[in-house]
Amino acid sequence: MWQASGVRFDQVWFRYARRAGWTLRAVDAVAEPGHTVMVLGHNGAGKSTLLQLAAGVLRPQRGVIHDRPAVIGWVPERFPADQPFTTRQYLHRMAEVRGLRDPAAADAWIERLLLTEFTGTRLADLSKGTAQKVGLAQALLIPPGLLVLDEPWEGLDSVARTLIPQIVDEVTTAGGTVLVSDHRGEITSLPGAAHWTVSESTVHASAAEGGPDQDGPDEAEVIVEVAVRRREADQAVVRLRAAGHRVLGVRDQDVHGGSGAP
Ligand SMILES: Nc1ncnc2c1ncn2[C@@H]1O[C@H](COP(=O)(O)OP(=O)(O)OP(=O)(O)O)[C@@H](O)[C@H]1O
Repeated sequence: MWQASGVRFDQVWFRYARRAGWTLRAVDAVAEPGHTVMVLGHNGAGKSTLLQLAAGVLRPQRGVIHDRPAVIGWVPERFPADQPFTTRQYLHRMAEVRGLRDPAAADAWIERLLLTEFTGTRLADLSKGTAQKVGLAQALLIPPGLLVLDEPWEGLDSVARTLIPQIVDEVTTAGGTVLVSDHRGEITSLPGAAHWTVSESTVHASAAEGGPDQDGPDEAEVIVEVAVRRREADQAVVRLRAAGHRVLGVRDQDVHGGSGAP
């Protein structure tokens, strides 16, 4: 089960050192449960700092961050790969640390994130993109109520890039909140996301533009049933969503009872 939660910045101030200038000042911003927020801003604006505050990795000097859920998944901009483990050892260890009774729960993410061929590779020998996927897998071992992704598309190949909107959608559909930073214009991959723009040490929030969350059900909509090959289902869902359509569900005829939207 994914968890329902949000996150609320209440007059949050942060600086990296006592005598340094404020990186963020008087930040007020709310991310509602079930919603995605794209965090935008130029290099050095403070996006990573804001995300680390949301994830609880950094603590504000002033102000409070409310409503953080118990389980937070954080994927840093650079996965710290200088650890003496292979991919499988690391993910199984992380599963144990998180209290998962069966560390093999990690294997489902290994498969989904196309990491199978790298299970025996040491983290230090992984490419940046593959290391990022290991970082993503560890953040998802327990379904997070808040998922924080810092530049998640960096270094990913085209197949892996399509997984990000799917995973974001799964977390928010279950009532969780996702914060995603982006400085490369991947913004269109997450239609319906609200925007927080970090500039001049503060955050300007704006509502989702034209996404299904904002528009709600449209009386003029019709339901079109489409059949696709099982192996192409994930791609089809991503393409339909990217084109602005609402995917209501995915049924697998061979699986008893079918399943919900991926
Ligand atoms: N650990 C740190 N110690 C001191 N200053 C830091 C630290 N991390 C970041 N900064 C500074 O804080 C400011 C905001 O950095 P941050 O990484 O949050 O920006 P960003 O918007 O994420 O940038 P980018 O898009 O380049 O990742 C920058 O001036 C940066 O140099």
